[in-house]
Amino acid sequence: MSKRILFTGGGSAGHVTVNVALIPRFVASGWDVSYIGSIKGIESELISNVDHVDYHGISTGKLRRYMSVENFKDPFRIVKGVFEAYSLIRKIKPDVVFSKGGFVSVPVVIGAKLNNVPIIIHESDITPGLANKIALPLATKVCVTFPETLDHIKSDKATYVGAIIRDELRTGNATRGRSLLKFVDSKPIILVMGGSLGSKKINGTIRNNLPQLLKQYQVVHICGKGQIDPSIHLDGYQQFEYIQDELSDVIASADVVVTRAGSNSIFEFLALHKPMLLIPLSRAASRGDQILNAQSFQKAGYAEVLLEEELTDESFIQSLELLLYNRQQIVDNMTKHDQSSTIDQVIQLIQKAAKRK
Ligand SMILES: CC(=O)N[C@H]1[C@@H](OP(=O)(O)OP(=O)(O)OC[C@H]2O[C@@H](n3ccc(=O)[nH]c3=O)[C@H](O)[C@@H]2O)O[C@H](CO)[C@@H](O)[C@@H]1O
Repeated sequence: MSKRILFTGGGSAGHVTVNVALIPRFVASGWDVSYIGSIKGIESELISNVDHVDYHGISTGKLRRYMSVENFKDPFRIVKGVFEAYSLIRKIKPDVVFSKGGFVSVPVVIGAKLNNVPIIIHESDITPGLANKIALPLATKVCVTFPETLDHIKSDKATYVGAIIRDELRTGNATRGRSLLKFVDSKPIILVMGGSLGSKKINGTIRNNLPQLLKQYQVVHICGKGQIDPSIHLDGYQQFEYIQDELSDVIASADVVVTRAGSNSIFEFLALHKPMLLIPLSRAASRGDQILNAQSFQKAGYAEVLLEEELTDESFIQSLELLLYNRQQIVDNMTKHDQSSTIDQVIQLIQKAAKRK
């Protein structure tokens, strides 16, 4: 009988694409692959495109940092999710669970522990998220992306592995990207990505500055679900809510990137040698993890950083000019970074933890 692995993670794409990178490797090695996510979240959309995965949706509650009536309903949803995850895992009988975090992973990790299934978790950011903090005592190992995270997780369970990147992103083709975007060869391309859910603040700044930007550049703008502005039709400007299959070609065609500092995205741009202007999610809207991610990348010489509190039309143009000025130096720094062995290392850790070796 084949070995079985259960993946979980969701809420935003950053909690899913790591799993998307690993799943084909397990399928190719003959494992049966199941996934537990939310019923309607982005993970259900993204995983439905991956072959050979048995997807199950459960009830989930969000772990919010702000007051909302939903906060009173969510504990009940989470408890319901734990019961659902518990009985699914009892039926699936996985040899191991791999959790990428995000709020949907909490009931799954608890359900796995109650079924005595070994759990490996993955933390993308410098500081662990709430879901992973809850999961930590239940896990066998925690794979971390940044070496600095070892200072924040004081446990011998933490192992530095680096970033897990989808193989298909390395197969992009700039010519295909330009032709998809209907962009000319003679002007450089700026890719703007406000995180997998989009960023109203970044979208607004880009749109305010379009007349000036389009004199010198072409702009491909990933704005997030429901955030396309249908009134803008300009040569050299293309908007998308989200890009799946063509993302590798679009990235390959880009000269520089303006982005939030979500961990997966920035490591992908690093691997593909795309200099970045990072505008991290502010402390007002998060635990500040993206600010730390951004500072680490700035220190390593991979990015320029503009804090959201300091973001104005003027500061944006200045930071972009600085990025373009330092572009070659940044590319040189990026070429020294090697993370090609990470996926194999994580697969070995998972295999070692699994009930059947
Ligand atoms: C608001 C929020 O909670 N943000 C968190 C979330 O960000 P977010 O979900 O934005 O995550 P990341 O930037 O880490 O990853 C986004 C992923 O989506 C992919 N992608 C994105 C846009 C697109 O059009 N197509 C596409 O495929 C990227 O290639 C990348 O693999 O998870 C990250 C990783 O834990 C954290 O660092 C962020 O702080």
